[in-house]
Amino acid sequence: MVKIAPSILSSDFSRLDREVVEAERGGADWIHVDVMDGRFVPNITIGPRIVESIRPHTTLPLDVHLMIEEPDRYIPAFAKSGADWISVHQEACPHLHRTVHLIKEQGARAGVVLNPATPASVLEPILPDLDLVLLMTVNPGFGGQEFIPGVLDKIREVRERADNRNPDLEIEVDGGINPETAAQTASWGATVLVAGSAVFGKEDRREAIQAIRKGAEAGRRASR
Ligand SMILES: O=C(CO)[C@@H](O)[C@H](O)COP(=O)(O)O
Ligand SMILES: [Fe+2]
Repeated sequence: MVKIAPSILSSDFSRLDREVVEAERGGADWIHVDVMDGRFVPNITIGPRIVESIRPHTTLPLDVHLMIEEPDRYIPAFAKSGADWISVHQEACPHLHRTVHLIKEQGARAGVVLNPATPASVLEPILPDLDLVLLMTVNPGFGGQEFIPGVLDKIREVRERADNRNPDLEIEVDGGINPETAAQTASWGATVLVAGSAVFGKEDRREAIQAIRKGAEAGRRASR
């Protein structure tokens, strides 16, 4: 089954605890947390202290997407704050193997994120070490942007590269996911779908999550 990970970036930060509870009650599988430093991306969001505050309000896995320079400096703090999954951008990691193993040593599952313009081939040496690959379907930094369809081929390429070497790899997509793009990305092999505005921008979160799930399931059935 495809997993839905609502991104709290589009939620109401003044009532984060209730937003997370509503997402869980609405049928979310993971909670996606976007960490931005104003350097790797133009926006600034949240730090480990906030992850720690969310942690007691949900039993769902916390999926932390680090859009920051020098992530090694902060990985231990995010792991300690309760992150279950920690993903770093390939573009921000000159020593990617070391960074991935640092995440694992800290007890979290490790993901690598690729910007839309970064090819899947950069994953080749590290693929067997990964728990997750996150493919950005927008340029990172903001919620509510339009899905970039050119990334669809990359989902299939990662799936094919992982088939022999890491068949349990999760392939996550992030940016511009709605019921239609959920169907497209799931049909190409995505297993985790992040959705910010398509969940927290809607009045009824349960209905919003169900609509994305319905799209994803239709996509899975039509799988390419
Ligand atoms: O990492 C990011 C943005 O950089 C995302 O996780 C956004 O939060 C997705 O928002 P929507 O495109 O779904 O509104
Ligand atoms: Fe994200």
